Amino acid sequence: METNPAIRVERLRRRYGDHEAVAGISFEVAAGELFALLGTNGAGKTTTLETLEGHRPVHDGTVRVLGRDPYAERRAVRPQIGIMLQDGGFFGDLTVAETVAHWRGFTPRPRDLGEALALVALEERADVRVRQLSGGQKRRLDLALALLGRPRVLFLDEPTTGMDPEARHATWRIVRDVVEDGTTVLLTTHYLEEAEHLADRLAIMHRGRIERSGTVAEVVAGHGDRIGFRMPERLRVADLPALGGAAADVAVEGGRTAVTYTVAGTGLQAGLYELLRWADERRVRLDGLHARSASLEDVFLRTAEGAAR
Ligand SMILES: Nc1ncnc2c1ncn2[C@@H]1O[C@H](COP(=O)(O)OP(=O)(O)OP(=O)(O)O)[C@@H](O)[C@H]1O
Repeated sequence: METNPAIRVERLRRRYGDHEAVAGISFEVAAGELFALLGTNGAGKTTTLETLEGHRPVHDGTVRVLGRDPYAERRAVRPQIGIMLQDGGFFGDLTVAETVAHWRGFTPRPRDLGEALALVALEERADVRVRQLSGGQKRRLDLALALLGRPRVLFLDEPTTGMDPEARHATWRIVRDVVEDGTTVLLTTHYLEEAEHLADRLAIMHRGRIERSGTVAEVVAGHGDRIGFRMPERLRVADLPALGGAAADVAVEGGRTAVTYTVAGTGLQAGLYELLRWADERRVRLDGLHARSASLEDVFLRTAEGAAR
C-alpha cells in the first residue's frame, strides 16, 4: 500500500499580474482517493488544477504529483497523469474511432480502441463524426482520452458540465469505477451534488483560499441543521423554546407562520428531542414538523457569503 500522498499542495500561491488567484492553499490527496475542489466563480480552482497538471509554475509554495514537481519534471509526470479538459477541442470531421486512434499515437502504452470506448459506453458511436455527438457524449469522449494511458492520477475539470441528469449519473458511475480501480482523482465541479456523490474528501475555495475541507460529513457538521414546523395557533412567539441555545426564527409564509430553528451546537437529534419533549409536556401539536441535516449547498452558500463579508 502506498503511504505517500498522490498529490501534495503546500502553501501554493499563483498570481496573474497583481491579482493573487491562489493565495497560499494546502491540501493532500491520498493514493486511490477522489478529492473535489469546489468554489465560487474565479475562486482559483482551474489555476490550482493547471499548476498540478504542470502547465504553470508555482509562484510560491510546493506542489507534488506522485512525489515529483509536475512543472520541472513534466516529462516524468505527464505519462502517469490523465487530464480531462473543460473543452477538448476535437476535430469535428473525425469519427470517434479516428479521434481515439489519433490520440493513441501520442500515448505510451495506450488502451485498445474497444476498451477505451467501452470504458465510457461509446462503443455504439465509434463511427459517428465528433460534431454529431451530443454535448454529454463529447464530454465522455474527453474522458476516454484522459483515461487512454491508464493514468495513476486523473484530473477532471468540471467533467459533467452541460450534461442532462441521466448522462451525469452515467458519468459518475464511470468515475466511481475508475476510482475503484485504484486511480487517484482530483475533480473540480460547480455541482455540489456531484461532490456529495463522488468525493471522499473535498475543499471549498473562495477568492484563492480554502475556507473549509474534509469529508462531506465533516464539512457540513455543525453548520445549520434545521428543524421546522407551523406555529400552533394557540401559541405566541414568546412561548417557543430555545433549542440547544438556538432561538426560533419565525416568518409568515403564504398566510401561515413558519417556525425554523438552525441548530449548530447540540446537533439535530438532541434538538429534536428537546422540542418533542417540550411539545409533549404542553400537549402542543407540531404540524408540518420536519428536520434535516445541513446540506453541502447550505455550507457552500454560507462560506461564500461569510467570506465575502
Ligand atoms: N490567464 C489569466 N490571466 C489573468 N487572470 C486570470 C487568468 N486566469 C485566471 N485568472 C483570474 O484568476 C482568478 C482565478 O481563476 P480560476 O479560473 O482559477 O478560477 P475558477 O475557480 O476555476 O473559476 P470558475 O469556476 O469560474 O472556472 C479569477 O479572478 C480569474 O479572473
